[in-house]
Amino acid sequence: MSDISGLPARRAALQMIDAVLHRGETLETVERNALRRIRGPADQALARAIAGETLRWLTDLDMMIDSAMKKPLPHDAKPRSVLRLMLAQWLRLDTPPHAVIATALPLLTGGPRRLAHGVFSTLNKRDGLVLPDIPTLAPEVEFRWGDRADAIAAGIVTPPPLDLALKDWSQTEERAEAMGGISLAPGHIRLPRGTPIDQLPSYKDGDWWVQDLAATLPARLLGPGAGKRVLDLCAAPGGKTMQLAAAGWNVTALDISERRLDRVRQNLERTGLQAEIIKANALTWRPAKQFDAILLDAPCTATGTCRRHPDVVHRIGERQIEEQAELQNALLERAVEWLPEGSTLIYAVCSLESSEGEAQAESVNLAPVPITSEELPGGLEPTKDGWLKTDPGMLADAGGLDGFFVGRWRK
Ligand SMILES: C[S@@+](CC[C@H](N)C(=O)[O-])C[C@H]1O[C@@H](n2cnc3c(N)ncnc32)[C@H](O)[C@@H]1O
Repeated sequence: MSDISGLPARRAALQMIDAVLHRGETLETVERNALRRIRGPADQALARAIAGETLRWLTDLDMMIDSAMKKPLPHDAKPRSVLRLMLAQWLRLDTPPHAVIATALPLLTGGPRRLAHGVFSTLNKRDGLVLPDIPTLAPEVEFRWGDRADAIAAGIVTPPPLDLALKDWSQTEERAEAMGGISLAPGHIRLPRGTPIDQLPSYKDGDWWVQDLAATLPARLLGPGAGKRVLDLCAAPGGKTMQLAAAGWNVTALDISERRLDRVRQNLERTGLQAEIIKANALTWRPAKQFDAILLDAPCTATGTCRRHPDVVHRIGERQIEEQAELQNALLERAVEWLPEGSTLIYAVCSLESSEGEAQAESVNLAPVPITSEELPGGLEPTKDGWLKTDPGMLADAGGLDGFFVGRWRK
C-alpha cells in the first residue's frame, strides 16, 4: 500500500483525526506518533494540513457527507473519516479529485471503499459545491461562545501568524524592521506564519521568544517590576516567567510538572533571564515568603488556542470545562489567601469559556482593579466589568490573536 506516493501522509492524517475525535487525544500528542513513519518534511506538512483542515471544517464536511447518503453513516465509521479527509483535500487544499481518490481510497477495502468512492463521486458531480465562508460550529460550541461565535469561527479559518516577544522593548521598531514584521505593542513583533524561527536574527542570543500577543497581556498588566517579588503560579513552559523577569520582577516560578519546568529552565538559560524555580502542587504548597504580586495563569481547556489547535473545539465539552473550572477555583482560593495586603493578583486562562473566565473572576472576593484601554494594544478594549477577554475574531485585519480571559485585583 505504501508504494502509492502520498498515501503515508493520508494514512497519518486519518490516524490523527481518529485519535482526536474518538479517543479525545490532542493533535499535538498524536502528531508525534503519526508523523514518525513519514520521511520528508513536505509529506509531514501535508499530513498536518489535511488533519488541520478536516478538524477546522468538520461540521460542514459531515453535513456534505450526510447530504449524499440515504442512511447516515455512524460518526466513528472509517469511511466517514476517510471521506472527511478526502473532502478537506479537495475543497480546502485544492487537490484535484482524481488525486484525492487515488491517495485516499487505498485506506479502505471492500464495501466501505465502494461506499466512500460513491459518496465522493456524487458530491464531486454536484454543481457549485463549496464550503461556507466561515466554518459551522457544533451547536453546543456556538451556544457557549454566544454573540462572539461567528467572529471566532471566522478567526479559526487561518492558522495564526508567528508572534515574538522581545526581551528589550526599546528595540521593537528596529527589530521589527530588520525581520520584516509588524508590531502591535511595545516588545511585540508579528511575522508571517511558517517563518522558520531558528533562522531569524539573534535566535541563539536569546533576545526574544515565541509568544502569542494575547498570551503576553496578563504579565503586561502587572507593569514594571523594579525588583519587586512576583509569584508566577503555574509557570511552565515559562513565557510569562521570561516576560516578568525581563520587566524587572524578582520571579518565583512554580509548576507541578518537572518535565515542563525543564522547559522553563531551558528558556531562562537561552534568554539569560533569572527566576527561582519551584516544583510543587500549588494546592498543597505553602509560600515561605510574601509576594508583591501573584500571576495565576491557570490550567484550562485552552479553547482560546483553537486557531493553532483546531482539535480543541472537538475534544472539549461540558465535562472538561467543569473539571478545569473546579481546579481554577481551588487555585484562585490559594492565591487570594497567600496575597498580602497591598498586593496585586492577576488571573488568566487561555480559554473562551465563561465558566473558566468571568465565573471564576466573579468568585474572587477582592477589589478589582479594572483593566483600561490605555493598557491594551490598539483595537482591544476591556469588558464593561474591567476584565480583558480576547478571542481569535479580534484584530482580524492584523492576523488575529488567541483567546484569553484576564482579571486583576488588589488586596
Ligand atoms: C496554562 S499553563 C501555564 C503557561 C505558563 N504560565 C506560560 O506562560 O508559559 C498551566 C500550567 O499549570 C500547571 N499546573 C497544573 N496544575 C497545577 C498545580 N496543581 N500546581 C501547580 N501547577 C499546576 C501545568 O503543569 C501547566 O504548566
